[in-house]
Amino acid sequence: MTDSSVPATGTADRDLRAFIAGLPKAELHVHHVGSASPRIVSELAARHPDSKVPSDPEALADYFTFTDFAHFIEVYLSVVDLIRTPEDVRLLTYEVARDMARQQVRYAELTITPFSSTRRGIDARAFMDAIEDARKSAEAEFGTVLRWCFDIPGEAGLESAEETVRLATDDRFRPEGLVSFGLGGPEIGVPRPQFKPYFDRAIAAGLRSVPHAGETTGPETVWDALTELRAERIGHGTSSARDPKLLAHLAEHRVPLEVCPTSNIATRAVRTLEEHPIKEFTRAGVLVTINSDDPPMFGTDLNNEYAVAARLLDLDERGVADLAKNAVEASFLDAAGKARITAEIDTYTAAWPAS
Ligand SMILES: Nc1ncnc2c1ncn2[C@@H]1O[C@H](CCC(=O)c2cccc(C(=O)O)c2)[C@@H](O)[C@H]1O
Ligand SMILES: [Zn+2]
Repeated sequence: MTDSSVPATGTADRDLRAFIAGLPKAELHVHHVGSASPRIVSELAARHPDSKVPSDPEALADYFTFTDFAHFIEVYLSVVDLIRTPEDVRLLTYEVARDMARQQVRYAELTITPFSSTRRGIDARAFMDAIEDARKSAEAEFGTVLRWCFDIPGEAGLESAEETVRLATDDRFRPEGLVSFGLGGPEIGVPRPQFKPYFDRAIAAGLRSVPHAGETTGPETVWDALTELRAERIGHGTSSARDPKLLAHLAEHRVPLEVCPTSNIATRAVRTLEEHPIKEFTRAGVLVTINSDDPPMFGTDLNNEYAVAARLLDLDERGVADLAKNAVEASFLDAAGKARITAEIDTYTAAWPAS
């Protein structure tokens, strides 16, 4: 785990972190298994001593330190291997929602990779029942509204694409909370165009297209996501900063980027926070949203990601509130839901004592 949380820079930082802690937020790019808390992962690891995943929280923190993106995926899959029953799925999902509620997340689109669980023997129908049960409990008990993004683990190939789009569009499986369709995993050696037929089927079924792109490959991958997969938002899009025409296109067509600053450092996609292109995005007028991606694995949480963004963009409370409103605007929540959370953000910000 790289502790890349931003060092406190004095009272201003502490005040801003206090503001962020209470600020109502929406999160659009955060992974189901990647959000499993160290407590949950340790508990699951203790049940499966054959696993490489340590059950001791200290050792787990070291285990979550990655030499490169491929290593991150290897560690990620070792945690996926721990999730073996629908009850594991339900518990993990409920706990993720509880962690979000503690950070005042009112709405989140959680990326789930059903293929990875069904191929490991979890019954698809039981899997869907587990996530839907957790979603309804979380909304009732925490007030946090969860929606699902199902993503294809691209490196697993077209077999995984077929299974993912089948589960996402077949009414016997499609969960009520499903709103979007994505593409995750390594980008190198996994060109986006091959997945066009599967995204076409998902879009035809009313799902929104939100593939990862430009995280570990160049701007051409982001162009492919836009033109071939009809992306409405881009996961990361980090390399877009290398192509002024792409930046201009994203800004002109208000295609939001799901920016995950600490993730990009932890997976070595970006060398240092100071070099992160988030400033270029805002300067080009691109709609930037702030997300945590796989928070416990990256030694961060959504509140810390807002603090990182505030430091990199030199934002005050109002600027941070604008970032939170960007995520609400870019979300697939209905208009009434967007108005409700936006109003909450404005009320909270207006009531915050001027520093
Ligand atoms: N920042 C990220 N950027 C990209 N993806 C991310 C990120 N964070 C989390 N993920 C997730 O990592 C998984 C990757 C799974 C994968 O590659 C794979 C390959 C071969 C076989 C199998 C299998 O299941 O058999 C899975 C995906 O589920 C994706 O949602
Ligand atoms: Zn991601």
